[in-house]
Amino acid sequence: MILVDRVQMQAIDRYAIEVLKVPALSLVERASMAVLKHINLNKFGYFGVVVGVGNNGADGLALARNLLARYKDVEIFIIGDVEKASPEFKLNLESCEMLCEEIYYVESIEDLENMEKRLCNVNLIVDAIFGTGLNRPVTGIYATVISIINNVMKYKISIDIPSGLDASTGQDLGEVVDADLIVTMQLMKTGLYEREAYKRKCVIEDIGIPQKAIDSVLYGLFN
Ligand SMILES: NC(=O)C1=CN([C@@H]2O[C@H](COP(=O)(O)OP(=O)(O)OC[C@H]3O[C@@H](n4cnc5c(N)ncnc54)[C@H](OP(=O)(O)O)[C@@H]3O)[C@@H](O)[C@H]2O)[C@H](O)CC1
Ligand SMILES: [K+]
Repeated sequence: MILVDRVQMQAIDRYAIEVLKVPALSLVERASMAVLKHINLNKFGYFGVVVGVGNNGADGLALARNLLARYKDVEIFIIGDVEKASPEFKLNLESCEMLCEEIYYVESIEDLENMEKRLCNVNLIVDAIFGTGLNRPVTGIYATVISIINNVMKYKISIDIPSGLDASTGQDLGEVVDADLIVTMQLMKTGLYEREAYKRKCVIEDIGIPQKAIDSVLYGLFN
């Protein structure tokens, strides 16, 4: 099994998009469908999707859009400055705004209380706060959001990496989402593999990153 750290995964993502011209939006869409296939839509019908403003969040919004497309009940909680968000995030947010009335920006104590109350009523929580971009300890409102997610005791799916976990070292960078299932994209991350508690909850899904990107970054081929 190929293992990559977060820097290698980001380099592979970048090579696929910038050199091999794979549209980032298609990778995000493939990531969302990779998570959707692991959701029993006969069993789960009411979702809380908690997103950061990076491409992990973009994956989460694309998943929310695909759930809304199937008339599932979805509440979206956005943490972070949307102005900083990627184009893929913004495009998926625009569509979610056309499909969903329950989009909440989590900034204040009241917003956190509202999120906690609402998450008590969903039956599945999607963690799309941080993925391979987590690069420092989780503090402030992000730490509070993660502890709320853990405290409401719902079935939780983490996209790519449980938010709060260092994808390279497996170190907890503060609060970490206690996921029931982790759907990691394309390749197993060292930080997941080295922690048995995470490894056994992990599934790896192909999202269309060309093998040429992997071979180029990991083995210096084609450079
Ligand atoms: N890259 C691709 O084409 C694809 C990526 N996929 C998914 O995207 C994530 C990686 O996305 P990225 O935008 O690089 O980063 P994250 O979404 O993981 O994190 C968002 C930003 O959060 C900031 N950050 C980092 N640590 C902290 C922290 N402790 N507290 C607050 N904010 C933090 C950081 O930005 P800064 O500017 O603040 O440094 C991050 O950029 C990957 O995991 C996949 O889920 C697609 O799946 C495939 C295509
Ligand atoms: K995540």
